[in-house]
Amino acid sequence: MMAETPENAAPVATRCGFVALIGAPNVGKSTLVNALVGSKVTIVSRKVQTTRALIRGIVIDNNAQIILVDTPGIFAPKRRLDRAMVSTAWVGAHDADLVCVLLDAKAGIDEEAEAIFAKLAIVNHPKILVINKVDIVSKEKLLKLAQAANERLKFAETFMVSAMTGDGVDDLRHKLAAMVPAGPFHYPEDQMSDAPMRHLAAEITREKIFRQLHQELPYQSTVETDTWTERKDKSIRIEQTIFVERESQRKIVLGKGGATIKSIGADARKEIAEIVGVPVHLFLFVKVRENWGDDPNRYREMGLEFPKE
Ligand SMILES: Nc1nc2c(ncn2[C@@H]2O[C@H](COP(=O)(O)OP(=O)(O)OP(=O)(O)O)[C@@H](O)[C@H]2O)c(=O)[nH]1
Repeated sequence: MMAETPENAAPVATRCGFVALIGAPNVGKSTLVNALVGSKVTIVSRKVQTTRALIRGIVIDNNAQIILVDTPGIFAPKRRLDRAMVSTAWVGAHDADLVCVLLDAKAGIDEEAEAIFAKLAIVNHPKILVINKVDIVSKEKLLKLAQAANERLKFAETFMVSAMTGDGVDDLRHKLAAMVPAGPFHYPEDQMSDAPMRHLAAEITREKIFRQLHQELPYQSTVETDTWTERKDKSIRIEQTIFVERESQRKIVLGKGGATIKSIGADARKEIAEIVGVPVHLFLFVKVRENWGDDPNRYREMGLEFPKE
């Protein structure tokens, strides 16, 4: 039990962390995110071609900010370029503070679940097993499933929930809040609801850059969404900055007469507009930021793993 904090005591320390949600398609990830966050989350991950960790939702519970991320594209990429990117998708799991592995109670440990278990064997962060859809499966079957899963992988905790009815979801949220590391909130509270879309938009632009320039740029550039403004006519104005390390790279991103950045912007704008369902005005800026590569926080913010020595 947690002790009551006296009113004159120092402010309660906050906690904040990234929780990666991993599970086969249809296991109920979106439903669980909605249940954990408590409101409809707008991102439809299926439409998104990117393979990197995406913020699905952010929730505050017991002075903890829990940032729920998932890694679309973890499964069977068809194109070669996608395959090349998929290895980075698992960085989402390595980079998170906690990993939630979702199992569909009805489907049990199928081929996809086995593949996930195998991949996760080398991920060192605490892993939590979440068996979802308990509303449609007998207790007996659930217990057997929990046991079988725990024999395959060492889970710190096992939860049985129904994302649909909300059964067990509060307990899971409280546990995640208790397990994320101590630290300040990563997102100001007034940006929490926009953060997933801002992050997704940045990720889309980053991916367009990668697709057009992966042979010329020796690393994955970073993109940040600076402003996200809904205009009176319901269209959205987005300003983003692409950060590169050197002037020569800035020239590559701009291209002759700005042709490359124009094309990147057009592709990104189209995809973002499809997802948000309204016209988008996208403004891209390219800036040289020396030494950003030395800052581990920057890497983390971008969902990248800080390169080890
Ligand atoms: N009975 C039951 N059905 C659920 C539960 N959670 C999710 N579902 C259903 O399972 C299906 C898949 O749920 P989603 O949340 O879309 O699954 P997802 O894992 O996000 O799917 P992808 O986007 O393909 O990764 C939907 O039809 C949900 O209504 C649950 O707790 N119980």
